[in-house]
Amino acid sequence: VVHNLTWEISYQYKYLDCYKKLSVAINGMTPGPEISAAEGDTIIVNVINNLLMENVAIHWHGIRQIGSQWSDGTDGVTQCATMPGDTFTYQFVVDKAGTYMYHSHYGMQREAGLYGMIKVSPRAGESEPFTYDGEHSIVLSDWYHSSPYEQATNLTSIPYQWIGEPQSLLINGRGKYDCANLDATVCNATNPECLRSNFTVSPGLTYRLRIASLTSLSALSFQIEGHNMTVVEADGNYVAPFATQNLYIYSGETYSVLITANQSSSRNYWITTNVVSRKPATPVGSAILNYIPNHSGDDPSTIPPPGPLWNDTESRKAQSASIKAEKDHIQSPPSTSDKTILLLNTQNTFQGRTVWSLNNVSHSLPDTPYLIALKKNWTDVFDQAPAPESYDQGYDIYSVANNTNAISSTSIYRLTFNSTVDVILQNANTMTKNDSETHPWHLHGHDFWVLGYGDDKFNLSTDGQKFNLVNPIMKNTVPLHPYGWTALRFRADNPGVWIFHCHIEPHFLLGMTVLFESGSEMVADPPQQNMGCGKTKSLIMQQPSSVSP
Ligand SMILES: O=C1O[C@H]([C@@H](O)CO)C(O)=C1O
Repeated sequence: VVHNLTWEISYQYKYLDCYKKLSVAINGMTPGPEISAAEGDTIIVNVINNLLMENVAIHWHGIRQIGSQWSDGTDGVTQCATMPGDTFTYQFVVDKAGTYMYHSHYGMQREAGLYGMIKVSPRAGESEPFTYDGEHSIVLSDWYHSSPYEQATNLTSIPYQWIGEPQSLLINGRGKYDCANLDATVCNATNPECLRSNFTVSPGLTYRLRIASLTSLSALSFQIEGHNMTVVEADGNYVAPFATQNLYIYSGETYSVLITANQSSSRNYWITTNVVSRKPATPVGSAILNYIPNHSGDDPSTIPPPGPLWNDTESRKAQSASIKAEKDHIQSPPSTSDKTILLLNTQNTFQGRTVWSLNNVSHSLPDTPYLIALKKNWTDVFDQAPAPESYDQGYDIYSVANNTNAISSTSIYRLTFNSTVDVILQNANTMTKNDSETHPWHLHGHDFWVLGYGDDKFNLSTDGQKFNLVNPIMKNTVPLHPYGWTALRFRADNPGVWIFHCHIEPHFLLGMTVLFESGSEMVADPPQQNMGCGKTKSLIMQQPSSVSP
């Protein structure tokens, strides 16, 4: 089956949290339309950029793009962003059942509202390791009243100006900012656009909730008053089921949970989401679990569940560690790896600016997309010296970052095609005393095995012995917890060049990115629609069709 979609991208005034703000919409909607398909289907999306003054690129998060590398949608890596008035056609196969998402991958544009969910059901005749009577999709995001332009300018200025905490948390694009003392033309508490989202259930039935986090910054907890959730899927992979009252979800992750509507049907129940891992300054986000026959807009008279304490780091780490592969869907990892890359995550100063670095390298994207440069053997596009695979083992992860002399580089990691690579993400103190943050790391083009998490500094000889090689979950996004490490293994079996980055928008902007290349010579030549920036302009000039008379 081929799904042929046409999406017009434009700015719209929205009252997503009752406060009037421009959002980037798809066919008028934020979040954009859900893509619903079956395993093996082809998705074609014609993206028309009607933004007037701004480029666009859309990434299909969790879709590996096997054989369709040019559709990964990553500005500076697989394409030049699409200019106003132009159309870019993405085409790819959804080859694995599960819950995925799409979003802008151009600067910090995602946080302006360009995102949505991708839902892939199994092939006809194939079943999943759980059953349910109905399903709902839930897109979680955070919302700022300042624009990505103001934020990016502040973040790159001297002195550094941090973006702060979001104004609201949105559930399917709806939140509630406190409009008291604001003019109704600016903030309108009764605008229908900011009515709470509601999810209807029939008493006694079981529902699958597909939950995606597309936050710019916030790590979240998600809970439903009076109902336990059973986690069954993560990032398109089946999870050995476990029950929880609150689901921790980091930006870039998706989960499916099962809930049974087994409470009294005399009323509705609260659904809430709250900020964890950073000291919150954002009100709890809320929606309604609507039990038939109650009215969907009836707020429960109870107090919404407050969620766990923001600084209960131990329970977050425990939940991460409890996510394992479902017993009949274990894909065993290779028992050894060919290479181990240690990545020390630090906040640094570079030329007076505050940046984020990996092994002291703060990454910047070149003007010409990597994949085109690699195909054309252009060696002047990015730094050809290999990116560093390790860091000074004497580094004290508990002290305020003293390595203030990070470098800025476009360098990449070149991996042997089909080799097995371990990546050990190592957290450390930021430039603030007693502060280490949570970073959700997302890999394009692959799923990886999550081999383990630990506290303190990773020790290859002792911690490496404790890797879970029996039933590790595969994911595409994983948290790195404060002062800890996270170990991943992946096979470099997808030809191309793939970005691996912190999914927090400001951290991505400030250099928290690396690139993995392998087998890029096997990728087909770049389509003309991916060109138009940097050195690729010279290629377009060579095409007879674009030579003017
Ligand atoms: O990148 C960041 O900068 C601030 C803080 O470290 C300095 O203001 C913060 O909380 C981040 O996540």
